[in-house]
Amino acid sequence: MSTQKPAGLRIRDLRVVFDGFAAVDGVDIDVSPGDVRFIIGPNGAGKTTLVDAVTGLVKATGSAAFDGQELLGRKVHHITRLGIGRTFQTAAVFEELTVLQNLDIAAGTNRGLLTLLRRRKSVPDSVAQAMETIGLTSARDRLAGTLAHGQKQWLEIGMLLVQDAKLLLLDEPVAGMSQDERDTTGELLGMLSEDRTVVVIEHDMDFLRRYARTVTVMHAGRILSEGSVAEVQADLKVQEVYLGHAKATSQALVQEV
Ligand SMILES: Nc1ncnc2c1ncn2[C@@H]1O[C@H](COP(=O)(O)OP(=O)(O)OP(=O)(O)O)[C@@H](O)[C@H]1O
Repeated sequence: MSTQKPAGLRIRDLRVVFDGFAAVDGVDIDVSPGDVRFIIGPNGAGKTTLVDAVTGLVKATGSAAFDGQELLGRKVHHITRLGIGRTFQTAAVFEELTVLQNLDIAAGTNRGLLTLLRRRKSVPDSVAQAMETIGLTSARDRLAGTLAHGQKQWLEIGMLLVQDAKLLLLDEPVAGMSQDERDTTGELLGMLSEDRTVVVIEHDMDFLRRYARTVTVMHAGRILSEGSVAEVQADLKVQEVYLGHAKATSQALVQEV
C-alpha cells in the first residue's frame, strides 16, 4: 500500500450556499505543488467565496484538502497552522508598526509585546529571509504606513512566509500597483512557487498572460474552463462569457500572448 500523501490543493464538489443561492456550485480543482494557478472570472463568479471556503471564512460542503489534510470544517487558525496563507484585496498590515515589527508579530514567536516593539539587533532567520524575498530588507525600520502601495502588499505576503505558509492564496495582488510593482510581484510569484503552491485571484489579464502557469476560469459558481493560458484563451466558452460581461476584458484575454 502506498503511504504517499496526495500533495497540493485538491477540491471536490465544493459548494457554498448563501440564503438558497449557490455562490460556489460544485467545484473540482486540483493545484499541483509549485504551480502558479490564476483563478479568473467575471464579477460574482465565486472566486473570493471559493478562497473564503478553503480558508474557513464561510461554511462549505464537499472537500478541500491540502497535502492530504482536509480543511473544511476546521477553524480559521487551525487552517493557518496547516500552512494555508491568504491575502486580501486591501493589505492587512499594522501601519503604525515597522516592517520588522509586522513580520515579528506574524511570526508569533514567544517574545513579549515590549520586546517586539523595541528595536532589536538580532533578527530570526525566517524573518530575515522573508524580508529578503519580499525586497524590504533596507526598509526594515520603516513604518508600514509609510510604505508604497506595492510594498505593503509584499509585506503582507512576507507575513505569510514567516508563518511558513505552503499554500498562498492571493486576492488581486496587483490591483492598484504601478507597472514596475507588477513586474516585481510577478517575479516574486515565481520565487514563491519554488517551494510553495500559489493561487492568485486576478482580473488583470496582462499580468495573467505574463505570470500564470495554469488558469481556472469560473463563471456563475462553476468551473468554465481550465488549462494553460493559451488553452483558456482559445476556449470559445470563455470568450463568450467575457463578451457577455466585459468586452474590454474579453479583448484583453484573447489578445496574442
Ligand atoms: N456573505 C454573502 N452573503 C450573500 N451573498 C454573497 C456573500 N458573499 C458573496 N455573495 C454572493 O456570491 C456571489 C459570488 O461572490 P464572490 O465575491 O465570490 O465573486 P467573485 O468572483 O470573487 O467576484 P469579484 O471578482 O467581483 O470579487 C456573488 O453573487 C455575491 O453577491
